Formats: sequence, C-alpha cells, structure tokens
Amino acid sequence: MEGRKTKNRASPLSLEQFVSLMSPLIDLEKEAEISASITSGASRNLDTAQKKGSTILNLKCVDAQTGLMGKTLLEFQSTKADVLPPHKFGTHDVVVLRPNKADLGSPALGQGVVYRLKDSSITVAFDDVPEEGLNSPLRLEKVANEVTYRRMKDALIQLSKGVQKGPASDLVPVLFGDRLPTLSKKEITFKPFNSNLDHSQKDAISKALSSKNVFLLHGPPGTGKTTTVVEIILQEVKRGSKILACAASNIAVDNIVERLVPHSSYPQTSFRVNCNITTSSFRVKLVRLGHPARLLPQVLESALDAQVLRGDNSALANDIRKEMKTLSGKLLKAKDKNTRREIQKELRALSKEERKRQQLAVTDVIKNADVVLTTLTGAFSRKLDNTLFDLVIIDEAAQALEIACWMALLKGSRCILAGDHLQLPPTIQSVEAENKGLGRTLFERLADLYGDEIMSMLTVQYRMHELIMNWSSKELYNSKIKAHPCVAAHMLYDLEDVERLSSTEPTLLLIDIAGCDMEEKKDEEDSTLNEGEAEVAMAHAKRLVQSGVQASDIGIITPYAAQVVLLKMLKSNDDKLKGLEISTVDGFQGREKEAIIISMVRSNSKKEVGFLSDRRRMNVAVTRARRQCCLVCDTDTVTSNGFLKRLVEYFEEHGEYLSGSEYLNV
Ligand SMILES: Nc1ncnc2c1ncn2[C@@H]1O[C@H](COP(=O)(O)OP(=O)(O)OP(=O)(O)O)[C@@H](O)[C@H]1O
Repeated sequence: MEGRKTKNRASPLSLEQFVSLMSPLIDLEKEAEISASITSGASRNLDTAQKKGSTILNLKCVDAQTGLMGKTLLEFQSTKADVLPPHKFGTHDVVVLRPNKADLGSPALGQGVVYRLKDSSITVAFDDVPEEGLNSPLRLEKVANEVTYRRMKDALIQLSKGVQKGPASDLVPVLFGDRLPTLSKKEITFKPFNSNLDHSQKDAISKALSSKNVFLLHGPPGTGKTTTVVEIILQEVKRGSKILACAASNIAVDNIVERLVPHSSYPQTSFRVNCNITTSSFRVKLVRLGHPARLLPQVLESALDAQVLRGDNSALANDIRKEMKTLSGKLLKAKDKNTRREIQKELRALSKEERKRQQLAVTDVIKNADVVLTTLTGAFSRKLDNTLFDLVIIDEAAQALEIACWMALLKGSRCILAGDHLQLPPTIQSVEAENKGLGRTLFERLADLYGDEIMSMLTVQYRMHELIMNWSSKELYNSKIKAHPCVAAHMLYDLEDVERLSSTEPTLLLIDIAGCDMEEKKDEEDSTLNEGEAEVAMAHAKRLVQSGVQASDIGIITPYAAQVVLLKMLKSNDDKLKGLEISTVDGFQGREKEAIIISMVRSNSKKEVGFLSDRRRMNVAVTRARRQCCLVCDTDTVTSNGFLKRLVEYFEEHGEYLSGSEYLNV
C-alpha cells in the first residue's frame, strides 16, 4: 500500500497549509502569554501586576542552598504576611528577581526556574547566585517562556524547508496524507517484560512494533497507557532502536523515566518498585534532558547533568579548570608584558579545550544512550542537533500542540503517539488562535485521517468502579471499556478505617440544588461561581472525612476558576480538610482520587451551561474518581443540554439522589 495517495478520506491538511496556518497562530499565542506577564501595558503598575498574579512583591530571601547540579536554590517569603499573596506562579515557570521597587525592565538580579511552591514560600533555582541585593526587599516576576515559541517557529521553518533530506523525510508525507502508513506484513510476537499486561495492551504493543511509520496508542482514562508506552520502549531497545521519548509536560516525561529506571544501568537510589516487572540482565541506557529544577528528585540520577559529571571528559574539564585557576593567579602577579601575554594565550587555549571537553562529555552521554527522554521543547535543544532516532514516542500527545510535536518528530523516521483525544486538548491562551485551530492536535488529526488503520485502543481500565466507568464508556468509547476485576466493585468503605455509612455507601451520588435558591454569580474577572453549591460540595467532603476517609483521598473539581477560589476559602476554615485537593477540571487531568466531588456551578433561569457541554471536560471530571463520584448541580439548568441530561439521568438511575437543601440540613 506504500506510495499511493490517500483516497476516500476527509481531505487532509497539506504541509504547506499547515505551515501557513500555524505561523501567525504561534505569534498570537506568544502575544497572549506576554500580555499576561508583567511587562505588558495592562500591568505596567506593580500593584496591578501583583493583583493579576504575575508578580509577587515584598519578598525576603530566607534560605540559600547549593546542590542540584550546580544550581543555587533561594527560598523567599513575604515580608508582610505568613503566607504569600494570591499568585499565578507554578513550578517550572521562568522568573526574574528584582529589587522590590526597581523600575520595570531595569536590570534583573537573576533569572531562574521555580523549584518549589508552598503557601508560605517560593523556592527558585538560579544558575548563578545574585552577587548583591539579597538583603533588601525583593520581587519576583513571571516571564513568558519565549524559548518555546522560538523553537516552534524554527521547527516550522525546518518543516517547510529541509525535510526532504532530513530524518523525518519518510514520515512527513504520511502525516500529511500524501502517502499511506505501512505495517510490517508478519505479526510481531514478543516476550513481555511486564508479566501482567492485559490482552488489549499486548495487542497494541504488537501493532506498535509492526508499524513502519506511525502508530496511535489510544488510552482512555486509567487503561495503562504509560505502562504500555514503557513496554514498547523496552521492546524497541531490545530490537536495537535508538529512541526519543517525549511529552509536553515534565511530569509526564518523569513518569516514564521513573518506570524505566528499574531497567536502567544506573545506581538505583529510589524508584517505585513494580513487582510485576521482570528485571533480567537486560539493561537500558537512558538519559533525561532538562533543567534539574524541573525534574522529579527520583529521576535525577538519570539526568544528563548527573551523567556528564560522572564522565571522563568532565573530569578532564575539571582538571583544566583547576589549571586555569592557577594560571589566573599567576596572571594577577605577573608584571612583565611578555609573560602576561604568554599566560593570556595559554588561558585562551585552555578555555577552548575546556569547552570542547564539556561538549564532548554531553555528546558522549547522548550518543551512548538507548533512550533520550525530554519535553517536546527540550527535543529541539541544540544538544540534540546531530542526533537521529529510529523512533520518536510522544506520551500525552492529545494534550500537546501539533507544532510542539514536530519539534520531536523532525528527529526521527518513525513515531508512536499515545493519548486520548476524548479528554481535554492543550490549553490555549489566545481565544483567536484557539478558534483558528491552534489547539487541534496531531493525535486527533491522524485519528480522523486514518482511524483504526493505525490506532489501537486499550480497553481494560484499572481505576474506576464499573458504575463510574460505564457512563464514560457508553458516551465516549462505544461501550468498549471493561473494568478490571481488581477495581470493578471496589467501594469507599473498603478502604482502611472508613465506616460504611450513608455518605460512603453510594458509588454515584447526585446532589441536586434545583429549587434551593442557589443561583450562580460572576466574579470581577467574569468567571462564574456558586456560593450555595460550594457549601453543599464542602459539606459532603466534611461528611466523608467524618466517616473516616482521608482528606487527601478526596478531590473537589469544578470547571470554573472562581469556584476554585471560593472552595479554597471555605476549606481554609477547617483544619480537618487540610489534605483535600481543589482544582479546575482542566488542572486535574491525568490525576485520580478515591472520591471526587464535581461542582458544576451553573444555575440560571436562562438555562445556560457554557463550556460544561464540552463532552471531553465532563469525561475528564467523572473519570478522576476511583470509588465514589458525587455530582453537585442544578438539574433544571444543566439538563437543558442533551449530553448533560443523559449524565444526570445516568446518575439518577444508578446512584443515590438527594436535594441540596435537604443535604445541608441533615
Ligand atoms: N495490566 C495491568 N495490570 C494491572 N495493573 C495495571 C495494568 N496496566 C496498568 N495498570 C495500573 O493502572 C494504573 C494506571 O496505569 P498508567 O499510569 O499506565 O495509566 P495511564 O493510562 O497512563 O493513566 P491516565 O489515565 O492517568 O493517563 C497504574 O496503577 C498501573 O499500575
């Protein structure tokens, strides 16, 4: 089937169309990110910037630590209160440090990466310690990460110009529908490293191994997508492939690294032991690229910087640096012009040699690795400029921009994308870029273009009670998902120390606030919230905790940011709820809890449901729950939408029903 044009398919997007569509959309998205940061016109005033959450004023440096591969960790607390003011900083964000009152755009004391965030402090990893100014009041500003946009633009240029000769020259025509994908003719059998794989996982792995250019691993919630990706990597290494394994987020990359470490050739400090994995004499050489502040502590041993430090070239570079230090001392003392010139010449030569050794140290590690793991942006770093891969694997591909995927895909001749296009796509800041298609993922585009020809779906899930799963399976996955017996009937009261009470008994619970006088409202930033509903959701969380459920096993999720703020305020009044997590649905994708409470917020006479009607958002919300899912909503409002009506009816039929005001009065 190779070499033919695609026929009878939805007309594919051509490479030229893709390039001309994406280029302005990347600019729009970059502008949107910059305008959310402090340097934009809208937030030129420092107080406004703090209100917007893009800067934290009045900080003092309370701790400095070295380590973390040469980085310096500085911890900051507020000079005004025990907790930091509300902000929008997240771990891994790029930030700059300035004196508290310094003008906007004045020279920074340093630039770093957020390493740790607590309510009371923020820790930032700097390459160099700021030399002075740390004893005065300080401020941190969040800056737009322009590297990613620059690299996406460069990838687009490479894609449009040079792919005919590059490693991806065979892949590009297939991914743009000019040539059909091919599979190996004979079925590939393999001996699994993980003895517990189910039939759908084995089937998908076999198909992935026989794909010659592209394969989609479709992993609905809790079906072991990453488990399957890890097995594919091991099988491919065994066959001699050199692999680039990526994901959009650092945490998703580390998830893979963590599971590969038991098979790796490094000193194994700490990792999650999985007793189903056969650790034979087979060893994988892996390297994780990325800023150490962005990596999980348990994967640091496999980080590039750690391996470079262990290498011979690094030791040589170290010796050279010592020699340079001695020479610099001599230079300071030397009076004679000729001697000084000689020393300077020698220093220049040594500095060149030192840089060469450093680069060689990096190249050696990458050249010897079977698997290089990094984020999609990291895949386009100069360190990988001359490295080609037999296979590029992208996990969470349905949450990555297509152009971001290309930063990795341009390095290889074959690819496997793992994800679920029926969960939420990547978050786009620019509404215009979103409407024009920036968020359409490669995974979704290929699923539409080739469908089952190149795709395999995992069909056994290991998270949810089957009542929680059945709704999602029927609505989104053609009723193909089955619950594994180890979870199919698990109950909240099966957990240690949890009593069997009316609060812990139901698997599905619908608390209806219709007719309870709990109308939605808007906050200053036009996000929607519902005070009555928040109280009901919190009351259920409290009741679960009283029944013995750990607060950290419960999550309250809601589509609206303002409702998150309100719920967090209610939670802060109660010490027993300390571990309870509250998040937007989007922020909870990829996570799970024993009990999930969904606050749907919308309650209005016009019966408007806004973005609740996005099937993917409710799919993510419901499928975060392992043993109990509680839906709090105004059924009068939400049932105006057909999809949500079926959700409510499903809960009514298979779960317990309670009215909101009744619930508050129990
Ligand atoms: N074949 C299996 N047998 C037993 N448990 C399994 C199997 N496959 C996966 N699991 C378990 O299911 C859980 C989810 O697996 P994994 O993290 O690989 O799933 P995922 O699909 O990547 O998750 P998500 O839904 O968050 O994307 C893990 O606890 C894993 O150990």
